[in-house]
Amino acid sequence: MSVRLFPSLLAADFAFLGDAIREAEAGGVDGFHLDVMDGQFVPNLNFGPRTVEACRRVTTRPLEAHLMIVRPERFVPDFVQAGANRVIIHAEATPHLHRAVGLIRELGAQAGVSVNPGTPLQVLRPVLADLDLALVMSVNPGFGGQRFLPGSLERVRTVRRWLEEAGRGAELEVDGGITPATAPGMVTAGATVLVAGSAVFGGNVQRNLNALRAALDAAATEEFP
Ligand SMILES: O=C(CO)[C@H](O)[C@H](O)COP(=O)(O)O
Ligand SMILES: [Co+2]
Repeated sequence: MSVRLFPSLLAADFAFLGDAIREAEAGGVDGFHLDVMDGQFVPNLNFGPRTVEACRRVTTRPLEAHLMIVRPERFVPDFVQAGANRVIIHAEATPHLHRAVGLIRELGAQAGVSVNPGTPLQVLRPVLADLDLALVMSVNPGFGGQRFLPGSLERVRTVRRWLEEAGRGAELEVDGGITPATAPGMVTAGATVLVAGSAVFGGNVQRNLNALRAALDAAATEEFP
């Protein structure tokens, strides 16, 4: 199974972030997803670059910063400097999407662009050739623990088709409401990176990761008996 798991630390206990990271690492996760919120682009506030830098000190795994902030280009250098290997910005958050993607790559990080569930996917097309990752949100951003929106499956299929047509090896990520029940459908639709917060850090991390992997393995076996 080639899908990569990037747990979202949004659902971890912030008083013990280092422990949460080490526990997930022991469970074999591929990297960590760090949700940054500004109270404007989304109706919630969360951490900034200093927390990314603190996480960087306790893991060598890739870190991706999911910037749910308006005009993210203002803070891209801070997040790259803090140690984010990949910076994901929202297409809705800046009138200068192309420039912002270029900035991320110039600074030596991977560039990702995310789209909210209500945003036409077409906004991705002009920047698709420059992306390392496209993120299809499967909940409205701002909070963890929400229910996955089933319409996301068709959206993932569409972006997968565009990436194939463009001959791009970019990753296709889904974020929000990913559980053992919803993860297999997303992978079948074409996702290569899964973000899961509450389904990893809500309860026993090893057991949760095993359940996610078991669901993905079972689905893969059904597809290719
Ligand atoms: O970007 C996000 C919210 O805006 C989070 O990454 C996402 O919601 C993960 O949490 P969960 O798996 O609990 O849905
Ligand atoms: Co996120």
